[in-house]
Amino acid sequence: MNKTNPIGIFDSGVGGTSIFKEVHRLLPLEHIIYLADSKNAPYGERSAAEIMELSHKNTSKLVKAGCKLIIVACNTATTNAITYLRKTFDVPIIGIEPAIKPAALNSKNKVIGILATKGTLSSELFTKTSDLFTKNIEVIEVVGKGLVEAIEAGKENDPVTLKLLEKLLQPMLAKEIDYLVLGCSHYPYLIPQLKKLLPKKVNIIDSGRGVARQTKIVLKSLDLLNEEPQFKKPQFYTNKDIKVLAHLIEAGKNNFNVSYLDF
Ligand SMILES: N[C@H](CCC(=O)O)C(=O)O
Repeated sequence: MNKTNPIGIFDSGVGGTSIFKEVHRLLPLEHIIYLADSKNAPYGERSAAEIMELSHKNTSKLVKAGCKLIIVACNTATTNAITYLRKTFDVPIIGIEPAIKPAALNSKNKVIGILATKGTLSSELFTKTSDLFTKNIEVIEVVGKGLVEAIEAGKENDPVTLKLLEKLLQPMLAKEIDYLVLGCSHYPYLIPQLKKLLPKKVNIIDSGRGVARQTKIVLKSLDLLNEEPQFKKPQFYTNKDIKVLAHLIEAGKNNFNVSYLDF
């Protein structure tokens, strides 16, 4: 494998672009190929077998494109399929999981909230991690049903989305959480709306920076970190609508390539 080969990132749709941004910020010399499987979103309502099959399809595409490392920028795909992917593909694979550990360690109230998909919250991997770090912590888990669809449709500011968000936060507000963990890579696109609905003392955390840091560590350890000037623009492929994706990454302003691909 060559240092100049690309990093491959996939998500069930546009949400993983929140992870892409952190990786691109930390590793600007790396060429990145991003797959948005928006046609099959949301993954969070699918069975573990379906999530594995879709994750296999995406990883396979990126491996065939010569990617030197794959980032599963989807909590649902990571918690349901990463063990299988690592067994199946001979390429380093980095996943994303809800940042429960820092929230549990820093919570003063000892009450934290986790907003994630049904697929993530019901996975074995999530339950294991959560049990490990939340011994003396009350965890309020809420399935963000409908939020991925809203972001995929570019409706973050729609009154229906805001009402839904308000309803989903109710159980967490009632228990006075002081940390809200965003356990889905789509949700960082709702941070401005969440800030308006939550008291100031509530810290909102996601896993984007951690994934970027981990990517750098792994590439360095394998001597695969690119140090040459990079002239290739990040390439995004979607199998649905390019508009929302292009808007979220400000494609025009950033000079990123966004194309339609049937995958
Ligand atoms: N971005 C995915 C969304 C899952 C879905 O499509 O439901 C995640 O992090 O979980």
